[in-house]
Amino acid sequence: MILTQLPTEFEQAKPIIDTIEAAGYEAYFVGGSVRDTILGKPIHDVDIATSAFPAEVKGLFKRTVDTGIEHGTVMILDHGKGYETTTFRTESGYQDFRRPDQVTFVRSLKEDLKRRDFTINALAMRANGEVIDLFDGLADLDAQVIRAVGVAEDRFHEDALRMMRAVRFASQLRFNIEPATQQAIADNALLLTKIAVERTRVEWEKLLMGQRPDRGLQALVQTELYRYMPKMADQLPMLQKLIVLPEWHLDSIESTWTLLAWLMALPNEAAIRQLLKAWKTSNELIDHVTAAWTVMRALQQDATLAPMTLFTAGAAALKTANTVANLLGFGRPQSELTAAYAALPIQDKHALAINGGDLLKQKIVQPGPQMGQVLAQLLVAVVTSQVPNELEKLLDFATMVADTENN
Ligand SMILES: Nc1ccn([C@@H]2O[C@H](COP(=O)(O)OP(=O)(O)OP(=O)(O)O)[C@@H](O)[C@H]2O)c(=O)n1
Ligand SMILES: [Mg+2]
Repeated sequence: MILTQLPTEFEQAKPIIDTIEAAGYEAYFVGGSVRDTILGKPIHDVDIATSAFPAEVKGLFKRTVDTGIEHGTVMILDHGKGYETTTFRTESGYQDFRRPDQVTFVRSLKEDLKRRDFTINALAMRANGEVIDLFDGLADLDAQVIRAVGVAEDRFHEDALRMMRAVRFASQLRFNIEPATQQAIADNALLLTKIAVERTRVEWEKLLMGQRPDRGLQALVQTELYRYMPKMADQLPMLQKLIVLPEWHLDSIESTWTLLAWLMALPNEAAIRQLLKAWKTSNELIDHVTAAWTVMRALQQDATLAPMTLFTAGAAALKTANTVANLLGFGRPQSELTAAYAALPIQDKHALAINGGDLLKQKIVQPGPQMGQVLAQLLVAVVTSQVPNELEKLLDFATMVADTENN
């Protein structure tokens, strides 16, 4: 197969391959960019594999960065872009199921491709668009099948993350996992516990944001791989709810985790925090998801959202909550929430027309713990439109509040 009309990403990278070939080495485009181009999907990064050893690659280009030199990866910098270029290699050892004990550089493309995860990812392409297909990846792309290269179990022992990648690709590409490959996942699922949570999380998020999450989730359930993901061992009911959810698609990590937290029927915000901590997500994500979850509870219970609910959540978490609620059948038109939020007297606590300094100056409140309490009450009073957001009115209100508290 020769691909004509390559995406511009390849056209731009061509001179790199040409330079390496002119020096007498082989160089190919490999990995996801080749797969996705054949599928007619947009590509993000272009990876190059070469018979040149790292030192040889570095000798050919002015600007390179050693991004993963011990695995043979050098980044070549060219017209403002970086190209990961990796020497053909074989690996051996894998005592920890995630990294080879030893990487050996080789000069043969075939040796390199045969240690890759799936046939659809083991395609190589010359700069002229000619596809090299040594493991029947083209047939599997055509049949929409995810099949391990060679013996599936061996591939998963080399890197147990590949089991997650299989279910992720099932969702992203709407492919089926070939039976022997799927069986090997079922047989080796426990090995997922050897993999860093962060790596598993990336695949899990990609699965959930894929075209057909139900496909990936089905495979996850059938192989029982989910049992070895953080806090998921007893989540079969949640997974089943997701599988039968009619045609859904989420495109943000925030809404994905909010949906999960919701379907897990967690009792409170603390439980959500625990879940997300176990998955090692960022604190920002934790705050966003807990806020969105709280809004979802309100959406489920109340006809209109209280001003403080809107205010506390903020625009972003409101949108997340409503997106997920809509998926589950109890959301509102997004415009309704946006309008309600925009109608709040203030959207940010810094917009409050009074601060601690004002209260001290007027001797309404002494320095100390009472300050925070009074300011909190002022904020609620403004957000709920009890008091206009004007200094004079707020000072009067603060005096009243402080008096009641002191008596
Ligand atoms: N655990 C892994 C990870 C990667 N690869 C190989 O390295 C290539 C590039 O890896 P990566 O960029 O992580 O995945 P892609 O397949 O390119 O998918 P994506 O589109 O998500 O980048 C893969 O195609 C595959 O050939 C592998 O064999 N085993
Ligand atoms: Mg890639």
